[in-house]
Amino acid sequence: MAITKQPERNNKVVKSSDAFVAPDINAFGQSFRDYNAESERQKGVEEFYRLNHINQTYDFVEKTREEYKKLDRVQMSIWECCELLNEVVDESDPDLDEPQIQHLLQTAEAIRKDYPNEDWLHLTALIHDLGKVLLLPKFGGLPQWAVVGDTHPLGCAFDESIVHHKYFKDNPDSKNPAYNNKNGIYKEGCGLENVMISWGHDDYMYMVAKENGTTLPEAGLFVIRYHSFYPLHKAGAYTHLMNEEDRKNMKWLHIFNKYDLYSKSKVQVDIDKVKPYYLSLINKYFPAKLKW
Ligand SMILES: O[C@H]1[C@H](O)[C@@H](O)[C@H](O)[C@@H](O)[C@H]1O
Ligand SMILES: [Fe+2]
Ligand SMILES: [Fe+2]
Repeated sequence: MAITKQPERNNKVVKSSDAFVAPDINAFGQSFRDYNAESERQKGVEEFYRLNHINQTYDFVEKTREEYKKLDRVQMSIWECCELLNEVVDESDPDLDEPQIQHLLQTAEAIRKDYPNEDWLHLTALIHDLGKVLLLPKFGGLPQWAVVGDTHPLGCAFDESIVHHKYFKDNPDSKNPAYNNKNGIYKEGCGLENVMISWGHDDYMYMVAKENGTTLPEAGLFVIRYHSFYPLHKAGAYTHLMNEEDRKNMKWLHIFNKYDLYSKSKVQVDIDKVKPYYLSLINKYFPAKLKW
């Protein structure tokens, strides 16, 4: 019997020309997240973190969370909120000075290229920064230090990996002996949902999505809630506070982070072209109007 030889399989992964390629440098010609670069922009970013580190105390976060949990300020759709983001400037970000709606669409379109079938992840990307509306007067007009920037836990020691860590010396929590050690008020493995994280756009948008009954999977909610928690997902600090479920969700947070960070560019997404697709996702996973 003649044996026909099967053609050998080529094991190399062929990247479609459509795949997302992460650039080495940001739109300003610097490495991404270089918080020590010498520039005017960095001075503003450093001042942002000084205020953030001094003012975000356990008590502040507890109080502000309670206040915003009421969701009694505004009623609007997800897309209306995306459009509002055009009026928002983020002073903490060394890599981006495009309108925020572009950042949302750039992130979502980049992730869509590589994960075409995970529509929940496209929508997660589209909405992950919507919480920045907290800066606008009708959402309480919070200062930048209470809305943007990286996040970190309160109620335990401030890890060295946190950007501009030195400014914590003027945070009253640093002098609280119940807080300033590795576990602080927490038990190992207690789960991130039991940890008080600095207040900002992550936790707020998580609340909005959850309380308005989104059908996004838990992994999507986890990504929204912890995407600014770089000390955890980049530096690997605070992992002792995670539980089993957190560890499972981390996989998606790591995937997401690549697109959130490296899609920041000067190349604009054509909003009108992609709008129908995102409206269909919003329709699938959210009610028409949400409480904010
Ligand atoms: O400056 C950025 C920006 O505010 C992002 O939205 C946030 O998620 C990042 O963690 C932060 O570093
Ligand atoms: Fe963010
Ligand atoms: Fe983002």
